[in-house]
Order: sequence, then C-alpha cells, then structure tokens
Amino acid sequence: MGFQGAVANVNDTESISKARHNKDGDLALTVLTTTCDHTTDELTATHKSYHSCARGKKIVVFLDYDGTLSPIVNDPAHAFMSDPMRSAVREVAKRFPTAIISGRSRDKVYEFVKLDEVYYAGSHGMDIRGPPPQQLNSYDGKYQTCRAFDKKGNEFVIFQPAQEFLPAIKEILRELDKKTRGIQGVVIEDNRFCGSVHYRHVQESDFALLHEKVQSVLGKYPRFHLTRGKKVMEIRPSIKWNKGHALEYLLDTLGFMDSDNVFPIHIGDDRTDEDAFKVLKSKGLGYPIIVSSIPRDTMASHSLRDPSEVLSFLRRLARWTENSSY
Ligand SMILES: O=P(O)(O)OC[C@H]1O[C@H](O[C@H]2O[C@H](CO)[C@@H](O)[C@H](O)[C@H]2O)[C@H](O)[C@@H](O)[C@@H]1O
Repeated sequence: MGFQGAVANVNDTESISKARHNKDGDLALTVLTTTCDHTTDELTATHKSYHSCARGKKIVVFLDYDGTLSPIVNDPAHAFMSDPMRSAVREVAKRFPTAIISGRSRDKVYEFVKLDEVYYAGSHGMDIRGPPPQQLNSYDGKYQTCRAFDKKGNEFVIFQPAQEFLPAIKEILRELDKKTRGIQGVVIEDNRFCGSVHYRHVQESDFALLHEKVQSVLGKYPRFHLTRGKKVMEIRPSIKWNKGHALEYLLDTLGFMDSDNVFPIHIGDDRTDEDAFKVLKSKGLGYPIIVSSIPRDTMASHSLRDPSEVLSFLRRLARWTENSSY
C-alpha cells in the first residue's frame, strides 16, 4: 500500500470518530437490513429509531455509486449496476427525491444507472444535474446555473462550480497519459472536472515511480490537488466544493436548506463520502450511512456491510410508510 502516506489527505481526520462496534469487533449494523447477525430485538429497535426520526419529515436520499450501488471490481469500466439495484433505486426515487453523487463523470454514472428519476452529481459534486426551477422553493438564484432539457423534453438545471478548470484538467490528463504510459497496469480515467489514476493493476515495485510521475505533472498545476480513494489517486481542482457541498446545494434547490423538516440519508463507502457525512453531522440532520465490511474511521453513525445490504436497505425504504410497524 505504497501510496497511503505519500498522498495528501484533505479530509479533516481530527474530528472523525470511530464507527460503532459491536461486542465481536464488527461494525454494528444500525440500519434497516435483513442480512446482519444482530438479534431480532436489536434490529427491531433500530427500525423503530429510524422510523421515529424520519416520521413527519421529508426523506431525501443521496447515494454514492462505486462500492455502494455497484461492487468494487477490477476494471472501472465494468462497474455495472445490477437490475435489482436499479429497480430498488427507481422505487426509492419514485417516493423520495434521490440523487447520486459520485467521483465519476456525470455522463458515466448516468450510463451505468440509466434512470431519469434521479438527480446526478458527477466529479465529486462539481457537475450537478438538479431539479428544475419550478421545484426550487427556497432557491434564490445564488448559484450560477443554466437550464437544459433532456431528450424527452424534461427540464433540469446544471450547476458546474469548477467550469474554469476544464481546459487545465484536460491538459493534465493528456500529460498523465503520456508520462505514465511506460508503467504497466495504470488506468487514467477522465471524470470531466477531475481525473483518476488507478493503480489496482500496477506492481507494487512501480508505485513510487508512478507517484513521482503524477506529482511531477501536478507540480505544474498548483490549482489542483491529489486525494486518494480505493487504489486510486484523484486529481481535483482546489476549490471549496465537495460531496458535502453538493448535498447542501441539492437540499437548498429542493427547498430544504434551513428546514428541520427534512431527513437526508447519505449512503457511501469512500473517503470522499465523509464530506457529506460531515455536513449531516454538523447540521444534526438525517442518517449518514457508511458502506464497509470492516471497522473504519468515519463521521457516519450507521453502517451497511456491502452493496447487497444497500439493496436490502433501499428496498425496505421504498416500502416504508409512516404507519410501518415492525
Ligand atoms: O464516488 P464514487 O462513485 O465512489 O467514485 C469513486 C471512484 O470510483 C471508481 O473507482 C473505484 O471503483 C472501481 C470499480 O469498482 C475500482 O476498480 C477502483 O479501484 C475504485 O477506486 C472510479 O473508477 C473512480 O474514477 C472514482 O473516482
């Protein structure tokens, strides 16, 4: 794991708390699921607490893509979403405003998900396709957005706070491609406003060389920085915008910015999802859920082990009504 210490960590780790553990040392599963090893009583209590928190409030659902809606796979181009997962997301989106916030480009996520019922935020939230103006209750034009229409004539709003970085990121990706060509196994992914350098298939003996090459390219672009994810280095514009800001933007445009009447749920597996968990935690709002099968430092207060448990959670959420009892 040669890069771990070498890549800058832009997350605020100081205030990150340990996820809750059960007595066996596993992450305690405190969300709706049918596949954990908790007793029926523990699960029932969890369901009740979830329901009582959400009761009378407007649920808004935020989902990460890789590792949450699709399992982590070796080839980033093949991280397909299963049909049952697609149906579950569709059912949830029919009942609650739902957005997918991903590090991928917005177009790529849409290609995988193929649902018109959800909002999309690609490039770690720097490329948002959000709700149209008629749904914008509290939204007062404070963001520079543009209106657009999909092929079916549905209106939506695009918000891209890192527009000015587009030419530079393209240059960076071209240079990275050239410079790393000699290192076997590197995959450079164009995520529009960000770029990913995947090293899942790079030999450990080449890690230092790859990191050096990435740093040498990035050294010429001081307005960009590196973050890291699962076997990936991500190049991102240094603006104050992340998944947490995207979540806030979407709540704002949906009319819930200063509302206690909202119950946002964010489900994600990655370091970048911590930014969204942090927003929920700081507002004392909603349900931050980390997807992890092992104990992790996190700002989330609930956990699911893997995408199959995310699927169970989403199915149950889609069926939930104010009158549900367990
Ligand atoms: O915010 P996310 O939707 O979780 O995107 C984060 C990165 O996900 C993808 O990479 C990860 O998943 C790949 C497919 O399972 C895996 O091969 C890779 O090792 C993981 O890092 C995506 O390819 C990246 O561009 C995203 O930034």
